[in-house]
Amino acid sequence: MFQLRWVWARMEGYHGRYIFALFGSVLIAASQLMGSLITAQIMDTVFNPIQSGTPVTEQLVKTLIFWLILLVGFTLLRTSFTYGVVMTYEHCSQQLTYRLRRDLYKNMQEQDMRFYSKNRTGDLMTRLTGDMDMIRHTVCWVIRQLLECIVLFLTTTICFLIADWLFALTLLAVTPFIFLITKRFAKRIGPMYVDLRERLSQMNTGAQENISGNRVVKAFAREDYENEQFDQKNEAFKKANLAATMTWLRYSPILDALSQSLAVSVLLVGGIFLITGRISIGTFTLFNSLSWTLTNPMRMLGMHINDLQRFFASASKIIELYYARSTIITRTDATPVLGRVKGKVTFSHAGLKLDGTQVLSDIDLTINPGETVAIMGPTGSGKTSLINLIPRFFDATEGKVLVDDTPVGMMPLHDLRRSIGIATQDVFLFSDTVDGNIAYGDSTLSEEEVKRYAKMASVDFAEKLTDGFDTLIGERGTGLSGGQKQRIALARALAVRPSILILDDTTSAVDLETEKEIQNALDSLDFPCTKIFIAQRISTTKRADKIVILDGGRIVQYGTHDELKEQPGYYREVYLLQNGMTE
Ligand SMILES: Nc1ncnc2c1ncn2[C@@H]1O[C@H](COP(=O)(O)OP(=O)(O)OP(=O)(O)O)[C@@H](O)[C@H]1O
Repeated sequence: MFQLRWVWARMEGYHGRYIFALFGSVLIAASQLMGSLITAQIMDTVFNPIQSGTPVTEQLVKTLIFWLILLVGFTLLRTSFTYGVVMTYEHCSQQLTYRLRRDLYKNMQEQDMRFYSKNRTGDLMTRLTGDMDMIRHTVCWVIRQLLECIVLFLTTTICFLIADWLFALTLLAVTPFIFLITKRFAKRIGPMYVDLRERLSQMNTGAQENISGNRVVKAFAREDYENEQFDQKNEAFKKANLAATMTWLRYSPILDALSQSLAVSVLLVGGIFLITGRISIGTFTLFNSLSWTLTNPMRMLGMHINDLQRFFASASKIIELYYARSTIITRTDATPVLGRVKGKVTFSHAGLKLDGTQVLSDIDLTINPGETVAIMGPTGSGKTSLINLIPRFFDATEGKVLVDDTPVGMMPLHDLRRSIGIATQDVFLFSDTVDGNIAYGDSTLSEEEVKRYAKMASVDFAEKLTDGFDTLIGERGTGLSGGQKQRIALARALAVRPSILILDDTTSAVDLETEKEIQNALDSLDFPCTKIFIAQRISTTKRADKIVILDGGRIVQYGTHDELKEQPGYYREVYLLQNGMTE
């Protein structure tokens, strides 16, 4: 039930309107009886006397016209009011889901790398779409229907008790059974919807991964395998769905039969009472025409309970995401960065442990403003992890990382990251133009400026694309080569004129000629910049002021190209290998 309280709290500013809608529902449901009450009146005051032989007088006709006008007028009024109430429900629910989506999306933007490595994209998408829609559906439909069911049931009961208490009690005898069955059903179906929700998320995740990785699937001709994998998830979802539906179907006929027994009771008991003169024909008509207002709520109750259980499962997932908190946040005592960062980067006995694995240990390194430092080392030696500590993608678990002698944790996250231009190993380009991708970090850049940074990163190929810099490129830069994508990513990193430029193997897919051009451009940037790059080519690293060799998460060698190529070790081995020499 806490889910309902939570949703209510999120509707701040709309409480009044929602209460009006709820109140409206009560009135609408209660007023459903009016039609039948008027009909009963017509029966008793007009038709019954005529049938008993009373002549049709002007007074009788007037009475009939009066009741008919009242009936039509009331129906029109009720319809208009219902329209207003339904619109209010819609408005409140749409506003609530708009807010929730906005807040959830904002919260997701603030999450750290751990969050994204633990939560699957398909699952997050399910929360933002299916789960969110379940909340909307509950707020604007399920609650309304439940309330109308309850009010309709209660008002009919009261009305029946007033009309004839014995007849009413005979009909109500089945209700305790209906409530007991509904309660049992709710208890059984609840966990089924939690399971169903999980299966849907798994199926969405599978589909999303398959779509993203379609090139790999095709390259390995694993379409059949992927189809089979998806089929398994699809099957699991179908089974979970069927299980829930079958449970509902098992209970539904019992509820239906019990509620239908009411209609029989009305005819049987009502008939006897009418013959024995206990009730009038009007009262009989009232019971007969209103018996559906007792049976309907009983039949619908199960369905609404069903929906409510789905809501609980979805809302729990949304609440979990709503309260997910990143451990990498701006501290309240962080000091804002005034002016431009100079670009000094210091690692002081820095270490990093990820999921129990010691990824980096005892890193001691100082990079002065404007220096160029190359990081090299075997695969998995911790190169990416090391540079990830600078923009706080991860926080060092031991020691410190400082920028301009201030621990990165003491700088506002936005100020820190704004000072850094980064091109990651796994290039990601947005579905936008080349121009839009380059200006991603600074949308105020003029066309000339974009072209200038593009030139620095050798994005000269863009001019030859169909629409030049206005060419749309896909989510993953479809239609571009690996090297072209890397160059756009580099231009994007340069375009923010960073104080610290971090390149993670950014020119690995670029030919040697282009790489040389890029390096020349990087050497003559028109803004002060500390350059830290991970590279495997000696042609790239030899121009660096310092070269850091990592192995097993530790710095094992440190020096200039000329120093390291003479020292036995990893750098010399790579140097000899790449120059076609051996010891
Ligand atoms: N989120 C994580 N959880 C646990 N271990 C991780 C995580 N990320 C990286 N590692 C481990 O940390 C080690 C260093 O990884 P890192 O990506 O920094 O290496 P690298 O030197 O950049 O490798 P490559 O040259 O292949 O890019 C690896 O053994 C990797 O398995």
